[in-house]
Amino acid sequence: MSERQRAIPGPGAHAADGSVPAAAVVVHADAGVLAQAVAARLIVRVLDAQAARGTADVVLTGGRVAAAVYRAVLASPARDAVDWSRVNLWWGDERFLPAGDPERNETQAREALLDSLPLDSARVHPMPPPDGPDGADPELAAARYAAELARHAPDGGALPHFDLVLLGVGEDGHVASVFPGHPVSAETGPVCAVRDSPKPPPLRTTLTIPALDTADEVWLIAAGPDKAEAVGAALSGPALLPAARVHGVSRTVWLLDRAAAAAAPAHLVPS
Ligand SMILES: O=C1O[C@H](COP(=O)(O)O)[C@@H](O)[C@H](O)[C@H]1O
Repeated sequence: MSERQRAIPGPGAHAADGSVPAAAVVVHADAGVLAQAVAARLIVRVLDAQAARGTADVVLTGGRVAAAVYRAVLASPARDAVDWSRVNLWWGDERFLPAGDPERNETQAREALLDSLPLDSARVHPMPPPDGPDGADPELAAARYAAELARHAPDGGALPHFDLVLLGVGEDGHVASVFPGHPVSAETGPVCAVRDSPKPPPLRTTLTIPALDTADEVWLIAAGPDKAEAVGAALSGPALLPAARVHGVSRTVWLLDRAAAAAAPAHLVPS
């Protein structure tokens, strides 16, 4: 498994002391290798978080590359090293569709991985669907999720301690359901409804950039030539795209295949 890595200054600042956290860029040969490498990292990250805190809180993402990562976790023998009953799972965003809809990020994650793991169902926290307790009102669903997050937050805070946020990157540079130029990109959250999403379906719920930024580590994962322009723009700065604005407190890592890295600044992508 070959890997190329470069550390760069983060394209935006968010640390309390005003410092700019370093981001790393890791480029793998193709989407298959990328998925396996991210799966391996994910297992190790969960093990490390459990060793440090007893539990691990992971924020899942949706989309094609995420599904490939989830399948790779399932296929990895190392997955049995994890005590999955002590993993708390959250979602960074959700397509506001009925429970079980194949387009829901929750459904995709469950089918690719979660249904095959010995998870504690009380620790799995999907975003509410429109056929849930609040009906077809995404603002109420977002408020319910915010309350659920706050219930698991330390010290009366708004959010749990997120060890890791996984993010896909859209062709337009969106992350979770934070779309460039959409009012959601200015929300301070922690959770909000998205109406008129430029990508179907039009109704969604999402964690905001400030909420995602509370995570210890943020990994942005992208594969394929369709992502090259957005990845290149996000890594070139200024930090206008949502993908460029999100940072982990300790670590931000861009995990790419070579096609997605094609327009990244050359000094970040060694040959
Ligand atoms: O709609 C969404 O799309 C993005 C990116 O998905 P991909 O298929 O282009 O990898 C995903 O990160 C987000 O969670 C999802 O709601």
